[in-house]
Amino acid sequence: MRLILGSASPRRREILAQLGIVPDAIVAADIDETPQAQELPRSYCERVTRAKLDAIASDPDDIVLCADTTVALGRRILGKPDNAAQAAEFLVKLAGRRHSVITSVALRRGDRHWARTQVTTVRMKRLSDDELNGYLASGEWQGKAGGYAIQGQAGAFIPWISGSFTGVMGLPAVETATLLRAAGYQMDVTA
Ligand SMILES: Cc1cn([C@H]2C[C@H](O)[C@@H](COP(=O)(O)OP(=O)(O)OP(=O)(O)O)O2)c(=O)[nH]c1=O
Repeated sequence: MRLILGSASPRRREILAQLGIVPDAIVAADIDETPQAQELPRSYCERVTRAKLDAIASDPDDIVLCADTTVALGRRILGKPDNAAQAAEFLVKLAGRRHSVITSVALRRGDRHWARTQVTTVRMKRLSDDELNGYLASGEWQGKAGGYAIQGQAGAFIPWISGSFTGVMGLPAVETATLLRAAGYQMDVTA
């Protein structure tokens, strides 16, 4: 049995390491992440997670783990910004309001599947022009859903969350551990 992390995200690797788990292989799932017309954020996140899982080849006894993190402002999906201008547009929308961060995790072993979706409500404070421009200049928005990373400098913009910090970072620790156990992965730490 091998554990295959189907993700290029360093955050997902770090959160697994926090749980004492080192994947035997890391493979990026290269899929089209374009939302469908009228698609709602949670359905989108779950569909994309499943598509990532389906894109990873494995042996029958291997466990494959994939995830997707989507920022939702009401019914709007804010993905990974294409450029600094789009990151600015996202941050201006998020500032001074609450939004949801949805992370879906899915596992496959043989022909069995397990999945969980974790939703966290996040409040971002109002941002001054200096804060916004400083953050854009940091480049930390790159590759992050919604254009920010709570675990980095944008932590200073987030006064309150309700949910899971690791979920916002890209892999909810509790749900992930539960799914791994369900799939028969031997966890060193018993919780
Ligand atoms: C909101 C938020 C997102 N993110 C990151 C987590 C994810 O890596 C990324 C969302 O993009 P994803 O498409 O979920 O993941 P990815 O493209 O980085 O990696 P892969 O598809 O190969 O698994 O945003 C943070 O690191 N911190 C945050 O606070």
